[in-house]
Amino acid sequence: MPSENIKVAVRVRGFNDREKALNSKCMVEMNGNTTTIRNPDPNAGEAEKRFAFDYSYWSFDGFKVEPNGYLAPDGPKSRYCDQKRVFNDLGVGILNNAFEGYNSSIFAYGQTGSGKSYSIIGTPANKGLVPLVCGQIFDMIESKKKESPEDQFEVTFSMIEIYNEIVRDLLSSKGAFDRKGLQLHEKPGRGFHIVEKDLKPTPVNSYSTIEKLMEQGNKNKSIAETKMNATSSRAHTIVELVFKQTFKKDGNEMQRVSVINLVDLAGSERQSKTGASGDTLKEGIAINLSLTSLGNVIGALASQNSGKTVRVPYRDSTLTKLLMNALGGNSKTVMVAAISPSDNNYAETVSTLRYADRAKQIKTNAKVNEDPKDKLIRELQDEISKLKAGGVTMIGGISADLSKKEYERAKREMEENIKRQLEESEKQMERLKESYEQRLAEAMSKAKELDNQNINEKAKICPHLSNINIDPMLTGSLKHLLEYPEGRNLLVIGAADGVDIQIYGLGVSDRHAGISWENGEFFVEPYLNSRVMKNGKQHEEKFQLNNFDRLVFGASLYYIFINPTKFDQDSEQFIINQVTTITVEKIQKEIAQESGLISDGFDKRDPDELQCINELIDLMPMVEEANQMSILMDKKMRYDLMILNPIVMGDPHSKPKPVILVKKFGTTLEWIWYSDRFLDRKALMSDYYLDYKEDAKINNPKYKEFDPFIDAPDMPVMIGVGLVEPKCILHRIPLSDNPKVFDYSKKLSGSLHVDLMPCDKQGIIFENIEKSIIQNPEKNLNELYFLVRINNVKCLSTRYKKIFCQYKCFGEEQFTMTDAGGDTNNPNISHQRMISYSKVDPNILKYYSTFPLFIQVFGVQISSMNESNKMTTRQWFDKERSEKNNSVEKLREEVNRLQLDLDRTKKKLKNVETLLDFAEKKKKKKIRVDYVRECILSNNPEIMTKLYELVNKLNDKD
Ligand SMILES: Nc1ncnc2c1ncn2[C@@H]1O[C@H](COP(=O)(O)OP(=O)(O)OP(=O)(O)O)[C@@H](O)[C@H]1O
Repeated sequence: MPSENIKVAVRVRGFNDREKALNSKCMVEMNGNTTTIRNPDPNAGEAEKRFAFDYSYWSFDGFKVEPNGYLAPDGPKSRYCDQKRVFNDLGVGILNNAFEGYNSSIFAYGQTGSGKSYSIIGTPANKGLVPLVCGQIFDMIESKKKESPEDQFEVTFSMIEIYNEIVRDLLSSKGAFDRKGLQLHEKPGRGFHIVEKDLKPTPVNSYSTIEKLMEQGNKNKSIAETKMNATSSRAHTIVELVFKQTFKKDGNEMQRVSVINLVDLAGSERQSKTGASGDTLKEGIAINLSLTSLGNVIGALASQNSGKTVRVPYRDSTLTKLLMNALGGNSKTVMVAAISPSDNNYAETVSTLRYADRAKQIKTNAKVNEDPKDKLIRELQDEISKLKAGGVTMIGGISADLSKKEYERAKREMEENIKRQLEESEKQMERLKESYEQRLAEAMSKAKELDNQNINEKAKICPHLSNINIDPMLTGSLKHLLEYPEGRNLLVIGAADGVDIQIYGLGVSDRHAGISWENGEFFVEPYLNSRVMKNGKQHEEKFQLNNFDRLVFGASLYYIFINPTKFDQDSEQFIINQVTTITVEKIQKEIAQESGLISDGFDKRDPDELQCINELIDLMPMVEEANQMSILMDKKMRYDLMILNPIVMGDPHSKPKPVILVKKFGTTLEWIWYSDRFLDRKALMSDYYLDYKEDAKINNPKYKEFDPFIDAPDMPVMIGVGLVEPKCILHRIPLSDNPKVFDYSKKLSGSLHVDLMPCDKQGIIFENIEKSIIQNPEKNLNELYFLVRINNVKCLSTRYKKIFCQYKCFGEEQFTMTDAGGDTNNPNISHQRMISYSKVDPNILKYYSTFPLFIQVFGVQISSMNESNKMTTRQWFDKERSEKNNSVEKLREEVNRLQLDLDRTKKKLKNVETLLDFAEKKKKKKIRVDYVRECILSNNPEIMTKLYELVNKLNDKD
């Protein structure tokens, strides 16, 4: 069988709301099968990048929304690629392959939110490959059955998830709770499989059963996600259809089995950014081992194809073990690379396109899968016919060129052998059929059961909480009905077994809150120290629920309250419309607004600021989760979000950025993590927490030397930044400055001494300044040389040592680091470096006359540990919260006092104004300004009031 390349399709989606709000630009263009991408930064000076793929799908624009919600091309000229087109190109091929007995795989790759699930699963109105393939397979079976009624077809369905290297069965009710996960084993020559006793694929005979199973799968996915504090974007979902055909051929029963794998991979973003965050993680501490390994396998296979012999590291991860056949073996494989069109996702999109480009070099070798026994029988029969024809073929080591007697004996043996084999395979077929039918019956009754207790149906009429998930596909997959047993009007929601509504997630207490029903209304009462938010605001007291209120329980469990009994419109569509407009992003925005982190008109701000706020909003729940994990494992760490003053980043083009201030309780140690590093660490913290929960101690060797919650204390941290105005060097005037150093929060943290000394080409400082001075650098400065000297650094805090500086000049990619000082906080670091520009162009002039030189100061922290402090992390948090509350209380009192003062002063002022006015009008010199002043100074409102009354009286008299 000839090998063929993996087919690669790239699909670009339209702008999402956020990209629209940012006024994003489309950087992607498609022409025929070619996809082109431009760098949004015109200064990068890069040519556009061009990639040729098997399919380039344009789903960016040119569509209309049909009444049923289907997105279709908006005219004959539209190049919009809809779900049907993807199915016709990729899905139909897979179905045909399956009927011919080939294995097929489709996997979707791309960053979170790029449209992987949309292509693979789709939405109810825009079904993706899984539902379309599943729907069509039964139609095709029906028409095959009409052609030859004797043929039999069996389809089984399974849905698994790989998260943190553990495989879970999403269709089993205990799947979400399965700690060890399903085991894999290797069948020689056939790759890795899940141990059969672990995973029982469900027989299916209609599309509607598959639909129900997928609903169940999504529900389990949501539960597993919150239970493990995972985000679905880090999990890989694999839907597997096994398709068995039994048909008669030349009087024999033949069996063909083909496997269809549809894989929705984890978001690729953390993959390409790891390393960019500067975190040098040790091998084996990958953010997503499976995805890293997939990249390595694709790389190895691609270079193998170009003639190199390389080991393909399939065995490195669970995902690559399971995809072994799909990638390098017996399968026809398609990769769908999903990309965002937007300029702010440029780097990610280029990385996805490169990944796809490598994948297209891979060759696979698909074979028709027939039952080995059938194959043997067929081979034997072939041999017999050849023997009969008197051929001279070898059969099982017996030469056919034998005496007649021997030939007869061999033939008899062979025929007996065949008969035995046939009987055996028939028996086995019967057994299989029986067990299949039995399992089918079981599955049908299970589906019926699911139907009976169909929560979705009940939710149409019963008040309930419906979940909101970051992955829109999982929104609405969990519904908790608010049904009160006889005689009760309170339901307890929490994590404990046996509570009325069990929810899982970080920061969810055993008994988290009570939901009561009083006089036809619903109320929520948060229990002690539980985090319950309504519409962005944390509540500690009981509050009433109204339709479509957004609730947050714990760190990041989002729900919307729906009470269908209170709708004016009783339509299902109405609920769907209401619910689909609510996203995690919107809830986070509400929280950020309520907490004062962002203000009302923020979406009208400039794109950089908006981008920063969007990032902040995304980080909020994760920071909350990190803190919760710290509390639960008593890590003595605290994480706080803040917006970093861009100046400290040491680059004039830096934009405001949310960062995480990391603090170790009981010490003075603190670090600033940029979001990339935090996200990497957060992923690892979640893994760590999972291991912790499962073993109650960390015995995973990968954490022996590495703790994702903290940085090594000897890692230098930034003390602050000092700015020097370098403009004078353009005039060849030396500068000697003592800039102040300010930290990330603009607080004074020290000072430095910096000299900028103009010099000649040899580095010799001009002695006669007056002679060397240049009045008009635009005209007369042709070359520029100067020395940067950094001497004494004074750091206000004594908690730093090994202090050093770093800076970069125009045109330099890398920062230059000075030597580090010793164990003092006021070291003398004698740094000198010459900066040379042999040709001065307008960019250099503009840069040095516009921007300061940023000199960042770093040091190693000396921890002053307060060992005597035995508080737990939870106690720390509680203490800080109450201190914060107290200080808020104090502030409030202060504000009230000031307000009173202000009112008083205003009143006084008014009195004085009236008084003066009166004096002016009547020229009553008696009332002298002195007197007025006295009144004011007396600061006695009573006197003022009296005075005022007096004046009024006088006024009236006149
Ligand atoms: N081709 C498309 N046409 C219209 N809408 C799309 C398209 N692709 C994606 N979308 C929409 O974009 C959003 C994000 O897509 P999707 O959830 O498929 O991303 P994803 O890559 O699977 O993300 P995740 O990793 O979070 O699952 C969804 O609301 C989806 O409906």
